[in-house]
Amino acid sequence: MSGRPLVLASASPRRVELLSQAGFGHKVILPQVDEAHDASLTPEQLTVENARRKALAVSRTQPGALVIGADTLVYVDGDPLGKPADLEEALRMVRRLSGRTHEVCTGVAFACDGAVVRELHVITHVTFKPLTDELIRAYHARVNPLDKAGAYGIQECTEMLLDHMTGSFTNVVGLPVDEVAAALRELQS
Ligand SMILES: Cc1cn([C@H]2C[C@H](O)[C@@H](COP(=O)(O)OP(=O)(O)OP(=O)(O)O)O2)c(=O)[nH]c1=O
Repeated sequence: MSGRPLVLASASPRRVELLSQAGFGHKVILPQVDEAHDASLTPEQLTVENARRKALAVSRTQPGALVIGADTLVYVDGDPLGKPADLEEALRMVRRLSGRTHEVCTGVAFACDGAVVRELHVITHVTFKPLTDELIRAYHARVNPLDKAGAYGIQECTEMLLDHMTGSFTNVVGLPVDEVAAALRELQS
């Protein structure tokens, strides 16, 4: 698979930036897919399924390219939290994360010529400080929650929310860079 052009199937500016920073030049094509929301699936199953859909949709239009799709979800009490529909839902989401530990799972799929050639997922444990509604509203006045799973961005105004974190930081932001880089080196060797 060496020498294949790399395509990121994503509208997420964070993913574009992370892949570029890791030194992988790529083209970006937005995936047009219906995402699965089946809460009976495990975090791994649901995020990898959505990553697959994104990678495959773009791969079909990009013969010869290696296409990466990814999906990030926040999990609390077994419930997947995607992107909130509005600020009220955003407030409810972050309220559920206050003063406790939740999981962030990113699934990644690599596709070539309309077939999945590799999948992976990474889970990070994130613990928030106890947060008042006032603080959450102040956070949402500074950080747009509507384009982020779980209604927060760990990369912005981190000190307002974060107590501590175990695992990959870039995984929370949308792409587990170390694991993706290792897979890409293997796939392209
Ligand atoms: C938890 C968390 C998520 N996010 C973002 C990463 C993803 O962009 C988004 C999760 O939604 P996704 O559906 O995974 O991605 P997306 O819709 O932004 O982009 P695409 O499907 O086209 O690839 O939330 C952060 O930026 N910071 C965080 O701390």
